[in-house]
Amino acid sequence: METSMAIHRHCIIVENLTMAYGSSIIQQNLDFIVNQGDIFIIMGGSGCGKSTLLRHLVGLQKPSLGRILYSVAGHNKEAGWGQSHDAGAGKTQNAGAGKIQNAGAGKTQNAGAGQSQKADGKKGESVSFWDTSPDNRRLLMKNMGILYQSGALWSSMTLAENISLPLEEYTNLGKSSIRELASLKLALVGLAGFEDYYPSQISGGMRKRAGLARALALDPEILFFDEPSAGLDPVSARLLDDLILELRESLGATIVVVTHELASIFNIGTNSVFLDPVTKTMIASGNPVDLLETSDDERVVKFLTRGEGRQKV
Ligand SMILES: Nc1ncnc2c1ncn2[C@@H]1O[C@H](COP(=O)(O)OP(=O)(O)OP(=O)(O)O)[C@@H](O)[C@H]1O
Repeated sequence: METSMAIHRHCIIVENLTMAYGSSIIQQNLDFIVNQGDIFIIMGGSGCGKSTLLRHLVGLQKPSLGRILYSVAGHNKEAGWGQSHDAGAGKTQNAGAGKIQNAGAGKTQNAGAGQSQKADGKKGESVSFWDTSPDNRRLLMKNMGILYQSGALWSSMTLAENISLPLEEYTNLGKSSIRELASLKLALVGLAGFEDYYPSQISGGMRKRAGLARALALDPEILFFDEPSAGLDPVSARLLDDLILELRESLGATIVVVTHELASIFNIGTNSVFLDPVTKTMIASGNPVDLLETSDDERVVKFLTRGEGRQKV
């Protein structure tokens, strides 16, 4: 099942992905597409491999089999992908959370760019993360902002200082421009005026939003959220959902979310993949509301109805 949004550009293409820790396979034969502008939910019961998939999507873990292709508009233009495989990206690195590292899992192989059939029927070029050059990999990672569960802020730094970190490291902007940008990003997440607060002086929900402001610092095209509602009361969780929707609208970002919060899944999800821990593969994909209404798979229906099953009329 496809996303209900009429978006015709692939952003991430997962092809025949197998994920494993040593000889222990977590998931296999994963095939799905995240389209530009999707709010793509990775769902499934505890321990099925959602976080492991997220780590693969952000380049922290290398597939055991298969590949993950990216097509990122701004940087395709900037780096000239589509004409050449050599991005010449220089020293751009890690985007948002200041925590992403190159897993460095080893050898680059062959070409690095793959032909993919676009949803609009045209051929488009995408870059295979582990098959492309280290420079291209860094460029891709710069284009990914990540919000970790805890927000992952440095406690000894103010919010403005936290957000300034990636800007200081990866841009040539002067102090005052960086401060201005940090304020802008804080305003974007509803934290205008909190520049000089320390993480311990604000609530958990505000810390998440500050973490999000940092993830947005370098204007990434893809945002990843690891269990955004975890630890939040229902009202704060709803506010964060609204913020995610707003960001998708205002920034045109593509968003990938790991969550098992049903309210969030139905509220924000436009597309999804459902991982099953028993068969160790995906057993459904598509718009979560459509899945709730039409899936024939009992496991999916059970999950989406909190075990109650579809109401008979
Ligand atoms: N670093 C690791 N080394 C070995 N096994 C791991 C590692 N990290 C996770 N696993 C195993 O991989 C499986 C999937 O874990 P993962 O955290 O990806 O699942 P999840 O769906 O995100 O779970 P949850 O919903 O409980 O957070 C689990 O069986 C877990 O024990």
